[in-house]
Amino acid sequence: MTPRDALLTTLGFWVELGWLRRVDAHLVRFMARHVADAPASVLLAAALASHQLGRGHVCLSLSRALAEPRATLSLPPLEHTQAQINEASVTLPEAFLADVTVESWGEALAASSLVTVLAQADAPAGHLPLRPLVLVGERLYLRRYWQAERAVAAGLRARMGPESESSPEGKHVVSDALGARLRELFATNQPDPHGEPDWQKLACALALRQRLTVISGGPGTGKTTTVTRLLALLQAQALGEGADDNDGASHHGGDDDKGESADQGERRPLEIRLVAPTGKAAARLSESIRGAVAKLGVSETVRAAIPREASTVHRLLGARPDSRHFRHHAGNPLALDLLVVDEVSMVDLDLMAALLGALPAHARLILLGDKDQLASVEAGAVLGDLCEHALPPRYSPALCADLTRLTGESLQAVMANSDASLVSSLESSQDESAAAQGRLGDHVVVLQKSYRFAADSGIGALARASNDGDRQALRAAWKTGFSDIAWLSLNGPEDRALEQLIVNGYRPALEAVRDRRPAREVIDLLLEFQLLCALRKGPYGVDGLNARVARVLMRRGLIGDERGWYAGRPVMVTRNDRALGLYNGDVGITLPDPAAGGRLRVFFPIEEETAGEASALEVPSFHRGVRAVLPSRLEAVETVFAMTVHKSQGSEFRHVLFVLPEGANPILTRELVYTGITRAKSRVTLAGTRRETLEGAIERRVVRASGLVL
Ligand SMILES: Nc1ncnc2c1ncn2[C@@H]1O[C@H](COP(=O)(O)OP(=O)(O)OP(=O)(O)O)[C@@H](O)[C@H]1O
Repeated sequence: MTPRDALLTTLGFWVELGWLRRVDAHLVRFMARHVADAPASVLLAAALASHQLGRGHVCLSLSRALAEPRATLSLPPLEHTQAQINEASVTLPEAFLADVTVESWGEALAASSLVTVLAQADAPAGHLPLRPLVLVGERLYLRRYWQAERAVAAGLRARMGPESESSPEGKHVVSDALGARLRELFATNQPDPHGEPDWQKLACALALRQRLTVISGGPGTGKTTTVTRLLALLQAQALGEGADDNDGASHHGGDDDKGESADQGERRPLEIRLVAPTGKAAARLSESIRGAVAKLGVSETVRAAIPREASTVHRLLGARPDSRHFRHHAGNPLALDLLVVDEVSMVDLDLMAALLGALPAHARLILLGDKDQLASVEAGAVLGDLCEHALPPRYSPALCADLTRLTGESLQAVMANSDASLVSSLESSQDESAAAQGRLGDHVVVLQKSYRFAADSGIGALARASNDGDRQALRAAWKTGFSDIAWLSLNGPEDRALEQLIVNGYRPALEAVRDRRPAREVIDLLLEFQLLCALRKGPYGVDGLNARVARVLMRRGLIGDERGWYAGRPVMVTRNDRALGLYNGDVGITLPDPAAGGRLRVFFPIEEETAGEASALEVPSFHRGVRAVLPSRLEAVETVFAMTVHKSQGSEFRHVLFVLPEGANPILTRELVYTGITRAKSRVTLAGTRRETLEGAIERRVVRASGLVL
């Protein structure tokens, strides 16, 4: 058998074992049929590059694949599969790479008619033949993802010039008067006891100066507060409140319609839109923006000009049923002046490319998120890539000077490049992107102080220790005796104490179901408690636990059935259903509908404004703030007594019970632990058979392969 035939046969085995996706093998067979002489190493590279997409990597790093060939497949720990492997005599990937080096692999790929070779990611490709694979240095892409990465880089780079590019020589981009208003708006912020500058104020100043600003911060660090104040400042400026010579509507519209509104003396508020990747995250953003707007010390006119309602990115772009393409794109751009995107860590590369493509050139873009959270389910880690070198900050001296002028904050002491350290760190760095990020760095700010989790918060301490990968700090957090965190040692998946916690957690919501309380009340009670799992499979995975929880709740008389549709069954939508207006991640609860003779319907929360209109029409209290959907119309849903941490992104719950699997697992990483813990607003219980599992997990990091360099 030729190595090529051996590989094609082996791909089939890998699919059967669940190490490779069917789609990866299909793609390679398709390529093999069309290019009869494609060697095994090229076909293997194609299979692995395709497989990486399913695991979130945008491309295949040839060197990483050679260093750890097994890590490129979805291989469970070998001790679990050794018998299977021996029995089926399955060839492992390293067998196909025995004599291969990065150079020889690259040469074989370059010689193949399946591959376009580029010296660097942004090299012009217009004249190059359309081939399914693209090799950039040692990174191999499926063409579509290379294009998406290139589009994201180009879209971001285009907004990285300061606003000053359109302002006359010598004139500050942001006037002193606007700086004064900025300082006024942040005057209520208490000075930091350790002398740290006010990063919220600095973030706001940064966003006033330029068209792209990335604000990363953990829960409660004031991202929404900061952005709301920014919107107030910009709207006040647009509406001519306190305008001076440098200010006002002349900033409107940027390059395209520069000066038009000023010439006509017209003042119009900026067209601002707020979006988040999921319906749930959009609802949370709406809620926190409303809270922050209420606290603003601004005129009623300005307050009224700040939007309170966020939508999903898909809705903004005009998702179309059965199509990957959106209504808005470069040829039909969005009509807006400023876009705020929250929870950017959940935005994948493809969606970011679509969003940037549809954004008009003059529009300001503010990206908010938590760089330390898990990245998007789909391929890409845009926020992580953008923030990779964000700490410690190293703004250019000119930027520092202007920020100090605007905010009154001194930055010298906190800048990594205030002395020779930048030069030496960049010189010693082999990573070309570190140097390239010098410019990007001017657009990124990290808020580190949490106003939700104060110094005496156990959740804060656990989150910090996890994020730092610090075992000692983790142990110290357990010993401190914080009242908001607990560790539950499990005696197995049937553990009684675990059962009791789950029953106690879901009892209020399920008793409300029994008492026929209004649907919205039940949904709100459901958000009080959530069981989270790291994995899907296995005794501590979502699938097993969901079935067990339902059994236990039925035994305790809290639900009447444990299978099919029953009153009290909480479900999560797992696929966008545009016809029903339901999106992946939306959660609803099954209840007997008094308006349908008590037949079961699934109730989903609806946004406040729509709910307001509905209550004006005197909707019976049971149906206020929700809408009912026939269970039979829901094609892709799953029970969510237990939810994976991945699916919980963008949501928060009062009490989180986070169950860890037994032993090490590549999926159990620092990012996953941090994301799980920070879903809790006031209490988190971690449960597992061994604490070492948690300690091991926080030392494992997710590094997604990508080539996003700006
Ligand atoms: N500088 C500050 N001083 C005191 N309280 C603050 C400050 N900044 C924010 N807060 C308060 O902290 C809470 C969290 O702020 P905010 O919602 O803006 O944070 P966030 O980063 O957007 O949080 P999340 O991650 O939940 O979206 C709010 O109650 C807010 O009023």
